[in-house]
Amino acid sequence: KRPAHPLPPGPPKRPLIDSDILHVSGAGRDIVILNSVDATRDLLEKRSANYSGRPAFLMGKLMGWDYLFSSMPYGEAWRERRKLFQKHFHPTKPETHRPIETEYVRKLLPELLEHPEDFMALFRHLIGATTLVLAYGLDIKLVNDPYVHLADDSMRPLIEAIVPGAFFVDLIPALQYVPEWFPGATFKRKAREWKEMTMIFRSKPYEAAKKAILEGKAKPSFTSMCLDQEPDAATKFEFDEEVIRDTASMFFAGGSDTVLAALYTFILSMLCHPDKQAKVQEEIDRVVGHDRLPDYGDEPNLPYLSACIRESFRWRPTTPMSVPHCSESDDVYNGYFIPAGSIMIANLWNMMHNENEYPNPDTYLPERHIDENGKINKKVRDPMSIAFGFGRRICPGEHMARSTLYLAAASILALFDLKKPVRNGVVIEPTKEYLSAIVCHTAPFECDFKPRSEAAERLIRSLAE
Ligand code: HEM
Repeated sequence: KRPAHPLPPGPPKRPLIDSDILHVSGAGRDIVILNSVDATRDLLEKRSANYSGRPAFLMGKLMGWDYLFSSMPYGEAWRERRKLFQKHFHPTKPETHRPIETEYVRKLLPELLEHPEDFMALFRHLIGATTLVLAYGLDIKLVNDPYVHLADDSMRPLIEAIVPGAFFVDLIPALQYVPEWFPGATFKRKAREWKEMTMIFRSKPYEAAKKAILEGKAKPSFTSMCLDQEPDAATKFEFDEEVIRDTASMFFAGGSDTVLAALYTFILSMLCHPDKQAKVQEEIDRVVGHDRLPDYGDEPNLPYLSACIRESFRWRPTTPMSVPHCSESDDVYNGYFIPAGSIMIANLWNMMHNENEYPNPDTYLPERHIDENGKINKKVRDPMSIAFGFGRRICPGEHMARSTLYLAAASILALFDLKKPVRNGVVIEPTKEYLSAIVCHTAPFECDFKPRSEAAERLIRSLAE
């Protein structure tokens, strides 16, 4: 039956996408691209009852990742896990994550002094450790921790598989039934091997946490909060134990690569814009002084640093296409027909590079977020207000992401100068690949971390004692 309304238009044959809403077809699926904040809010927020699903991700399912609530369809199983996650990890309870962030950022600084060339691996461990400690209360090392390696190794294939078109099974669903021995079905063998790793990641840290809790050796964590109830609570947890275990693994799965990508991007922004870096340092010196490290209380007095963090989210968004939603039933928006089952993509890249809101969008310009009184300019949209998604599926880890980034950025810039390395008189520029990468924030780049002064070096060394 032909619908009464047309589909939204297809993409114009011009590089600049200026339509609010576009439609493309891919492998028999309707894909709707939302290019403006208004259209995205109209659909994903105001009509969230219809737009809170997730498209099927078959390769992820074959790899065993469908247990994560981030990929679940809108329904009871998703609701139960999300409720549990938010019950013990809520923006109004910063005390659940801030002490852990502080501990690990302070462990990071002396390591950065001793091994500046390993900064990418150190940052990976910093974020991995904070999310794992928060979830399980385990004793996680900042360097070479087996749990961080396990989590990383399990997630890497997922990140490979999530790239659209990486595996044909997501384009031709019938392929999921092909046997492993069938010519061209190597994806099935790969999926089986990866699934084994996924299952270890799902249960091993949880089992270790449970053991530590029973022995009374665990630090407070999401898992201990869920399990620590009445002494004889074994049979009367508010939530099923499987739900607790699976929800705990969302901390690393949702929070590690995203925060890491945002931190790398921030460092890169400072590296490429030494004048902005110097301005942040001048602000930190003025507000914090030289005798102590910045803490959370300083954040409201460091507007230029906040502006730089906002601007790095805008300049190179961490999730430029957000995470796709899926529509449940047929709908009409502004005269256009949106069929049930459409994949809804919020094009954050386009929203954050909208010339009307952010003139000269390709330029890294933190000043656009500052008003004439030197405060954060409330008239300019905070890119972080859209960076974490929309509606009922909005990122539930935003508060932690913001506070980890702030503390890491402030502490690093208080003590270190970030410089492009010079070798044989040649300045090593960040690779073009990195600077233009939209999706992959993990391409390596080099950065020298030099203590800013002797006093800074002394302060860093005192943290190691
Ligand atoms: C810079 C860091 C981060 C960015 C940019 C980010 C971004 C996002 C985005 C765009 C979504 C999809 C929202 C939507 O569907 O509209 C999302 C979902 C999610 N994020 Fe984050 N995130 C970050 C950090 C974190 C952290 C630290 C955690 C956990 C501690 C986390 C946990 C999750 C979870 C569990 C979901 C799935 C929500 C659902 O499907 O109901 N994220 N995130």
